[in-house]
Amino acid sequence: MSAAIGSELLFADVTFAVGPGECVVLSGRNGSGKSTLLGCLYGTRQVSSGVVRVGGMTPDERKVGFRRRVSVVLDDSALFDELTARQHLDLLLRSFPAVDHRGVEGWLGLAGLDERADVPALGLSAGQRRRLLLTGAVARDHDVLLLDEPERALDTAGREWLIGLIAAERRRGTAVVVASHHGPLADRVGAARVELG
Ligand SMILES: Nc1ncnc2c1ncn2[C@@H]1O[C@H](COP(=O)(O)OP(=O)(O)OP(=O)(O)O)[C@@H](O)[C@H]1O
Repeated sequence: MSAAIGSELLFADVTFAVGPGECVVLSGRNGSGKSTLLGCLYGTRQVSSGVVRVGGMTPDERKVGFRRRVSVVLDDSALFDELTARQHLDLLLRSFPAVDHRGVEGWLGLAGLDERADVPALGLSAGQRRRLLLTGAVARDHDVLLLDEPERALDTAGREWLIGLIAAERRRGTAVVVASHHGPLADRVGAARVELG
């Protein structure tokens, strides 16, 4: 696939496939097009040439059938300021089929947010909000996971937690695409790399 912004070609002839349980890490300098490529995979951006299929579908975030199979934490993913971590996960698990039976308390534990469960998102730290977003993305049923710089705001322990999260996603058969500036991530999760720029 290729993508351009106006007349400027961002990347050309990028080809990769990610099967169930596989992971690709997109790397490259600032502005090389990683977020744009993820947008092409989610259907918020259009490729200028080539074919993109995600979960057997043409990416289109407006289609419920597509959104139900593809879970994302992208640049513009956000939380409701007034809702607590517990309320976010409860809302999510009422809106989408759950990936397993562990329930809200189990996911709060996985996020490491048990003690902050009843604090409105506005009162969480940036790293805690990121853990909540990522936990929500994996808690709802999905086949494909798209993450844009998931390591942002995470401390050293949080980055280890993220690596465990992606490894668990691979084990459950999710196809994962991650844009990241975190050098060790690809090796640690055994991912293939696609370098842009
Ligand atoms: N909506 C837009 N309109 C115009 N130009 C855009 C738009 N979105 C992105 N760009 C440009 O496209 C290029 C690629 O941006 P993109 O966000 O995909 O890069 P990136 O590799 O994710 O960068 P970073 O590592 O900084 O997150 C940049 O030069 C950016 O300025």
